[in-house]
Amino acid sequence: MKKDNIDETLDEMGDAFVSPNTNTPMREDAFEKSDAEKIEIIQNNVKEILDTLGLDLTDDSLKGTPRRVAKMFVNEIFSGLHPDEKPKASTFQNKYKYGEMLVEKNITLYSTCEHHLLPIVGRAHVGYISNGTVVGLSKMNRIVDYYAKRPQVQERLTMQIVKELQEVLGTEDVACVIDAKHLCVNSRGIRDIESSTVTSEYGGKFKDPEARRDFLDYINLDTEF
Ligand SMILES: Nc1nc2c(ncn2[C@@H]2O[C@H](COP(=O)(O)OP(=O)(O)OP(=O)(O)O)[C@@H](O)[C@H]2O)c(=O)[nH]1
Ligand SMILES: [Zn+2]
Repeated sequence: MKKDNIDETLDEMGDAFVSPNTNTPMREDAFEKSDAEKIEIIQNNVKEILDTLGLDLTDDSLKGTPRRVAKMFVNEIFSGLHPDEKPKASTFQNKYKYGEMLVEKNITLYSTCEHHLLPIVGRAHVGYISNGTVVGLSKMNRIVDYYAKRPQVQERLTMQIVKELQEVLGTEDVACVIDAKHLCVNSRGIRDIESSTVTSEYGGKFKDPEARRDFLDYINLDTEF
């Protein structure tokens, strides 16, 4: 691309280029309906899909499926869309002055690909360097789980986890690597069972190659899952 064209593109991108929008795209009215109302509506939507496919919904095994799926969407796999579900991350003063990297690795990750609504299964690894505040260990797992319980692309998920921890900890020095299998790649389409996707987001001191190397050594990327 010629320089003039690059400048033009950057102009068009404006703030979006400087500060990427990591928010899950949602409408203003996303929470006007209660969860119970959403379950009622989705139940009918799922029923229509199964009806269209020609399934007999009076069959004993199928008749509960529309409601089961609706409850699973709202209360389980997409529950992280609701801001009320965001974990309360208890933080503590780092009185013992631990100034090295802390890594929470091999965090089990179940999410859902927003392009096909099929599972994403893998591991997240999160690290930070405290500047005076520390966070309860389990809260890192909970933050991963909260953002995973949405329709997602792995890139955005990785960035949302880092952004949230940066806010909780009051430091830019946060990193996250995710290694995950997308069933939309493994079980359909190209049907490549072996491939997995690795994404990373490095903030603050983790942009320094040495800190990044330390982090990757800690998580030892070859870990099986
Ligand atoms: N960048 C990115 N792509 C994803 C993610 N999850 C799924 N995809 C891809 O999203 C793309 C959607 O492409 P489309 O061509 O619209 O869908 P499709 O016809 O079902 O494509 P195939 O999967 O190749 O059969 C696919 O290439 C998926 O592999 C993700 O987390 N990040
Ligand atoms: Zn997909």
